[in-house]
Amino acid sequence: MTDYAIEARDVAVTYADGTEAVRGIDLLVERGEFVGFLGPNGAGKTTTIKTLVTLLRPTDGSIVVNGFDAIEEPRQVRSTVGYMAQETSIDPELTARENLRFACDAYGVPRAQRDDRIDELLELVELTDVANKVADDFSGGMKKRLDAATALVHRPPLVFLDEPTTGLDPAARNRLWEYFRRINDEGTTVFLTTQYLEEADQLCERLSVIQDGSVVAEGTPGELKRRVGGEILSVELADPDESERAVAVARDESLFADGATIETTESGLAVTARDARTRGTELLVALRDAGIDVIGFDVRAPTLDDVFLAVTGEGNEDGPSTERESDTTDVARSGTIGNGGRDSREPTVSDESEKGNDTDRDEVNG
Ligand SMILES: Nc1ncnc2c1ncn2[C@@H]1O[C@H](COP(=O)(O)OP(=O)(O)OP(=O)(O)O)[C@@H](O)[C@H]1O
Repeated sequence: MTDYAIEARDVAVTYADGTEAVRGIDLLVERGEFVGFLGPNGAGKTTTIKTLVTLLRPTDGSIVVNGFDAIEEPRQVRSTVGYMAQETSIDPELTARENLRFACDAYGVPRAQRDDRIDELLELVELTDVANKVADDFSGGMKKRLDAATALVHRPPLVFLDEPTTGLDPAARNRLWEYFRRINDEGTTVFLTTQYLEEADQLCERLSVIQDGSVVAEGTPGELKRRVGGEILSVELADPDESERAVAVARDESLFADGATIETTESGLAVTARDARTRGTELLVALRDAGIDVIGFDVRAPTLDDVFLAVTGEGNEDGPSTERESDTTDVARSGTIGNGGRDSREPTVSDESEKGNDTDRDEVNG
C-alpha cells in the first residue's frame, strides 16, 4: 500500500469560462500528516480540494487519493475521504442526531453500526447534551462541530477541512482545533485550508502556500519562518512623516547584514535582518543623531503573517478581521457560513456516481 494519502502531480484545473484556477501543482501528503494549504482569496484552494475529492475533474495531471485514482476510481476515493466544505452541509431543521443519521445514509454506513457511530461522534464533538435539539438553535461553533462530525460518519482515513473555523470567535476556534488534533492523533490524515495563519501554525506539521493556482512555498511552519530571513525590528517614530528619512538613515549607515529588508510602515520603519536584534540599538542611535524622535521599538521573530506577505506579496487582511460569531451565543443564525444559494446537500462526496457520470462535478474544461 502506498504511504501517501494524497499523491497529486502536475494538476491543472481550468473552468469552462477559461479561468485557470490551478496551474500544475504537485502535492504529496503522507498518511497521518496534518497539512495546511494556505493562500489569498481566489488562489485556488477550494478548487484544489474539490478536485482531490473528485467533485471536479482535473484538466491535466494525475491524482491518487488513499491509493485510488481520482479519475478512474472516484467512488473509492469518495468512500475514503471526508469533506467539510466552506458551505455548511447541515440541515437547520433537523436535530444534531438526525443530521448525523442523514449523513450515515448518504455515506452508506451499515445500519447496524449507525447508532453507535452517531453516539461516538456526538461525544467527540461534545454535542451529546443537545443531540435532540434542532441545529437551527445552535451557535456558530456548535454548527461547525456538527458539520465536522457529519464529514466523519464513515470513518474516513483522510479528511479535508475547507476553512473550517471562518467566522468563529477564538474560544470556538480553539475547541475545533482540539477536535481536529484529536482525530489526527487517532491516525486520520488532515488537509486543512485556512485564512488564519495562526491556525496553520498551531495545527499543521507542513504547509503549502498557493497563489494564482501555483504552489509558491512549502515547508514546516518553522522552515517557512526562517525563510523570511531573520528577525523583525519595528521602530515607531514620533512623527510618522519622517519614515522615509529614517529608512534612508538605516540604509546609508549600512548597519545591517546583506539581505536586510528596510521598509517604511504606518508608524515608522521595519527592518527584517539576521542581525536585527544585535544592531537595533545602533539604528536607534543613528536615528537620534539624525534628529528623528523614536517613541517605541520592538524586535520579534517572524510569524506566518510575515511569511505570507513575503511569498505572496499580500497581507492576510481577511483572516483576523473576518466577522465573528460567538460559540456561547444560544442562537447565532449564521450569515458567515453561507452556502452561496446552493443546495447545501449538493454536490457532496457522498454521491454514489461512478466514472463517466459527471453530473455531480462542477463544470470544468477538459
Ligand atoms: N465555477 C467557477 N467558474 C469559473 N471560475 C471559478 C469557479 N470557481 C472558482 N473560480 C475562480 O477560480 C479561482 C480560484 O478560486 P478558488 O475558489 O479555488 O480559490 P480559493 O483559494 O479557494 O479562494 P477563497 O479563499 O476565496 O475561497 C478564482 O479566480 C475564482 O474566481
